[in-house]
Amino acid sequence: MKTEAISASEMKAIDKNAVYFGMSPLQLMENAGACVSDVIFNYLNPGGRSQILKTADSANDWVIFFAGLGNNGGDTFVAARHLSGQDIRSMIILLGEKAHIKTEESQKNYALLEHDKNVSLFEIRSESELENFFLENEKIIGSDSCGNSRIVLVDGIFGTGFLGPAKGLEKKAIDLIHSQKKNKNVFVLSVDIPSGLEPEPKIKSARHSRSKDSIVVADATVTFHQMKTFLQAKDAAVYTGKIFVKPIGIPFAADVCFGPGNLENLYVRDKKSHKGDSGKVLIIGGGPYTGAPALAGMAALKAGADIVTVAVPKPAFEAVAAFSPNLIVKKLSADILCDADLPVLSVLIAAHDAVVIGPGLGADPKTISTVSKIIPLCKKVIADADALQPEIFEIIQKLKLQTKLPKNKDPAKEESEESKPEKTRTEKAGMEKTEIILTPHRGEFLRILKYLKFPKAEKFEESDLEELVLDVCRRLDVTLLLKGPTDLISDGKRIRRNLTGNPAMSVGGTGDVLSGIAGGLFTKNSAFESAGCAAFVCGCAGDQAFLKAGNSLLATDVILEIPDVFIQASGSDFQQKKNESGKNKRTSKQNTDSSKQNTDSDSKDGTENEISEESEMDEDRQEKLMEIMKRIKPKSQKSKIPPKHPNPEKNLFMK
Ligand SMILES: NC(=O)C1=CN([C@@H]2O[C@H](COP(=O)(O)OP(=O)(O)OC[C@H]3O[C@@H](n4cnc5c(N)ncnc54)[C@H](O)[C@@H]3O)[C@@H](O)[C@H]2O)[C@@H](O)CC1
Ligand SMILES: [K+]
Repeated sequence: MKTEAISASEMKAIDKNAVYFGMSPLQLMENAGACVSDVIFNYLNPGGRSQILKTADSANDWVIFFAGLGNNGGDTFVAARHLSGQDIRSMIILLGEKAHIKTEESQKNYALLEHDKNVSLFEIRSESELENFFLENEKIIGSDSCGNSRIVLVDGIFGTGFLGPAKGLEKKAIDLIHSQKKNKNVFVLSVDIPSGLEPEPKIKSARHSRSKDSIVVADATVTFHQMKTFLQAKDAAVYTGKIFVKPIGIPFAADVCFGPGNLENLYVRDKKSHKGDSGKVLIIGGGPYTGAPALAGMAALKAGADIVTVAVPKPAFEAVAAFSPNLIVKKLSADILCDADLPVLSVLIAAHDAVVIGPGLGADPKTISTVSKIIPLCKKVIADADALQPEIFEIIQKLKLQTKLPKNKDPAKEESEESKPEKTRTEKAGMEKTEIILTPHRGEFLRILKYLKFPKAEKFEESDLEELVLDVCRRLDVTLLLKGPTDLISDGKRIRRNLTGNPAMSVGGTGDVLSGIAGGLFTKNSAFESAGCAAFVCGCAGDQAFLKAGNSLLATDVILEIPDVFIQASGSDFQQKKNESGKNKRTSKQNTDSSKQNTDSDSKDGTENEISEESEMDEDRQEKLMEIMKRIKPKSQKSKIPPKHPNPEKNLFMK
């Protein structure tokens, strides 16, 4: 079990990624509901399965599920079915009509209960109906009538989809749960989160200001997959009771890789937003090359930026300006980027949210020296391609030390070199940090390792790669996107991978597309999310482009696919499809191996090839995952403490 806690939106991303990697939402709900039923079963049978004692009183035990219309309610339908299979009877109090159950999987699970002799279903439409229902069923639910039999009240009213406050029928249900708490035979179990507790309140103080009586006060909460930060918050303990974290079979890849779920946590445009509010990107590139900055600029626009300005040395101006009327193009003063451009660029940098520097710049020493002066001026900067030089790593390291100075010190006063042309942004703005993303390929990464004098810089084991990436991020205080067949993304605290993309993307220009997408996202999102989501989107766009172009794929083809990737990822059925990937592979073979196909009389209809190639593609993905698994050091296993009691729920349930 993982020990670190995650936020509600991180959990939502993992859930969606699980579906992308092949799990169905129905499976996830089944596993979640089964966990809930296990906790209830263990409460009712503390001796474990081998010692189920059906006494006269235990025959009167009841499990009462309060179910909302979302998936949290869906979990309770599954739990009721599992308990029924063990002859534990329950009633479902559905807060609304079954026709209004919100999701397909929840509806399916409700329908499965309709002929279950151990489960009584009640659709409750109003507060007064709920009150009457309680009065009518007082013998079962009423506090004074339980004798020694036990009542488990299960709170499946709201889960992570809740936005407070609770009102009306749901609030009434919470009140009724509270009214039963005084009965010592009543045990309240919340599913995923005590209902009424907002996992991510829009106003941070909301949770504290909300009165206690609109949140379920549970004896225990069963949450799924991993501990949640909002359940660990100081003010939450009073509501959660004991927390059980139960695995629901999230696949390995969903946990360790970027996927469409991560895109859901990116910045969403405000309905009232004006031009520029959704991000302004400045691309500084070109000179010796003309295509790279144009590609990065177009990719930044397709990734959602409102405004993209491309600042290029003279020789690249006309080509970039002619590339697309969507780009604003600024002509710099010379044939290459140089110090004379600093005054103009510092104004441009201040007017943009994020800067991408490097594509097509060339590595002239004058240019690199200017880049080293530009980086400290930026709020957010992505250094790519030619900008990945030792002089730049040095300035990044200096920036790290600078931001470590105490906040009340004014570094500008301590600066002795009066001749310095531009004050760094850090100096101007107090100690605000420059956020940096580096996007090296393997060769550029080795350059960083050498600069940092890593003992293993010349030759390292593949199994050490992830630790090296984490270490580089910590030493330079940057976010790193190490490009490769499997991309590695780290901010020094965490590391995730990206599996999308294909070998045809080794064509020139795709790196510029990637840094452009990252630039577009970085304007409004964290460095880590921007880098990881950019890698995922770029790879998916490349995979889609490959379906059409095979090995004739161009960087411009990848750009054209970016919008479709965002649209598909926002749907619920975006899956990594084996068949489509299989087609990828076939197209690749057709392009590279057509002569062999023409003479191969055995595979007349191609069926044989199809099957083997699909499984081959599957193997590709499996191989990447195996590599990742080998690299991940099983920390959690080492620190695993054996449970004190084989049935830990037992101790808790003794009131
Ligand atoms: N794939 C997944 O996402 C999984 C989700 N699971 C369960 O699903 C839950 C999340 O499901 P949902 O996203 O459907 O969210 P909820 O089950 O929390 O339902 C929220 C519903 O209530 C409505 N609502 C929100 N705030 C309200 C308010 N103040 N007053 C009245 N109505 C309000 C929303 O419109 C939404 O329809 C999790 O907590 C967990 O229990 C599990 O089944 C495991 C897998
Ligand atoms: K709940």
